[in-house]
Amino acid sequence: MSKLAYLGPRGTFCEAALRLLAPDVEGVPYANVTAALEAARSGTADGAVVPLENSVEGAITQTLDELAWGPPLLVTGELLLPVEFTLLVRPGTELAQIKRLTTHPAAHTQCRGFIERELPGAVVVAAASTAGAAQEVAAPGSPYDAAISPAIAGEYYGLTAIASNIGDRSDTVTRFIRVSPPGLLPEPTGADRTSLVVFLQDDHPGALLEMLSEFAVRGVNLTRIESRPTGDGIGHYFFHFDCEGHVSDARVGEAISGLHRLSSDVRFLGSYPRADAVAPQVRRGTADADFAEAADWLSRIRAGRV
Ligand SMILES: O=C(O)C(=O)C[C@]1(C(=O)O)C=C[C@@H](O)C=C1
Repeated sequence: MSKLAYLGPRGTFCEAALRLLAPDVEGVPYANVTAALEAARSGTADGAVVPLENSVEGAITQTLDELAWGPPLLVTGELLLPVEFTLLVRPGTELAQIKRLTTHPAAHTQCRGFIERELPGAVVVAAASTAGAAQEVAAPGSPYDAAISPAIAGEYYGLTAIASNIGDRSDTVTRFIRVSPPGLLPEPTGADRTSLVVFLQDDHPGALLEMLSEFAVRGVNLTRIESRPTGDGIGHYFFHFDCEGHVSDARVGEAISGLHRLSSDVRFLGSYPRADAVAPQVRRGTADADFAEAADWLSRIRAGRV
């Protein structure tokens, strides 16, 4: 049976995402995103499932940076998981007794309103994951009174839910990705997404516009753009892009070849089916047949057949 590493321990949203993405696969929990990705790279696991972005909190920067800098991995799938937060305590603890609270920083941000309203003055300490926070609350002699976690973590670790659905928004979604060691790409489905990272050649007026033009002139719709610091001082960035389509589509392939020519490095992160199955709108002149016809035309005129 194949194995997928995930951000553990048991009970995280990441585990729930893995169960939906790959129901027949054994999930192996790791303490953090880096360790889960390392398991996929080393072959200890066949791949990994990790969070990429949240509809309220934004990018999970640890995942973005790992994909950009670490040994290459390919994104082979994605899933959009609605996330609903629960306040978990040891049986008998009441709301007024909660002085120290622990959860994942992304969960903290998403429950800020509830914490300010119901637990003013409570100290919030960051945990490696939401279920990791629940596990810590359940541990003997725990310094924490409560955890913000998925409800299922309460069942796993013997905690009681004293408040449910405590996120500031009820429609929050986290996007999880499945990554695999480099190998065959998923076949195009007609509703795909392509992810890549671009490192600029140099800093000059219009550098960002030049990158965006590669997509725009070929009718490729972007679905996410994120700048991340390179670490080389203030003002130095690289860029994550998600766009509609598969690298086997002529317009996507040509756009990323164009980026390859212009930039110091392009890291292709994968083409994979979109979780929402939304197919791109192909603009006039940007279908595969249009690119093939234009290439034929160019060959003819180069051969003097005007
Ligand atoms: O801690 C978990 O349960 C996770 O799966 C991680 C994670 C995240 O990294 O954003 C996933 C969804 C929630 O937004 C909070 C935490």
